[in-house]
Amino acid sequence: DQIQENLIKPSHQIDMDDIVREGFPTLREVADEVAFPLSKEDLILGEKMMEFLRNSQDPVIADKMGLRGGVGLAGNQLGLLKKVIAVLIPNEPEIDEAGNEILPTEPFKMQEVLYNAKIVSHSVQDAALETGEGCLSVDEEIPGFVVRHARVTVEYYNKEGEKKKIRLKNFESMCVQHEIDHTNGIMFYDHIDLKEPWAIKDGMLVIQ
Ligand SMILES: OCN(O)CCCc1ccccc1
Ligand code: NI
Repeated sequence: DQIQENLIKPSHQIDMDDIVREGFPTLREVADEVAFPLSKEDLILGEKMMEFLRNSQDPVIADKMGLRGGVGLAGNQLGLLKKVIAVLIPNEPEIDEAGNEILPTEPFKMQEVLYNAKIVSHSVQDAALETGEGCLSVDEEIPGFVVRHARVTVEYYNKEGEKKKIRLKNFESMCVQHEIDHTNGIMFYDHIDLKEPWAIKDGMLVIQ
């Protein structure tokens, strides 16, 4: 795939020009599972996606490269129909009584490239982020609760080819569902009730 060839060149760093926007076909297509053992190309792709997320969360680099901050990225957003997602969720620094920032021991709550991720079970209860969601592939704001499963069990393969099963809740749950959706051609606003975008129904949890 020529797109992937360009993305994984040693000198290439993924930036906003590599991220397709609404209307690009792959955003509405189901991606294919990747084969194991992973090809070098698929391994490097995952690393480049994670590098993008790190760069996007670094104020100096993000400013220099013109990156929007992101906590996740999916292959479909790079024009690739491969079930590869990267997730990088920072831990919030604590603030002490004097108002000083205490950097967390672990910088990240989640830092993982997930191959062939799928939801294998989920809570009956729904949840949504209080502030709604955005997307690097959507240049306009679309307000409203993005109604998702509150808690999910996700099976995936890591870059070593090990099968993993994780249970997620809160922000991590929303983020991973956002990314897995991308690999199935689903956009965050598909989950907004556009008639009552801020309605809280059936015991839905609102996540701060
Ligand atoms: O698909 C990645 N994405 O476009 C970047 C932002 C992902 C995101 C995840 C959870 C809540 C809001 C936004
Ligand atoms: Ni997105």
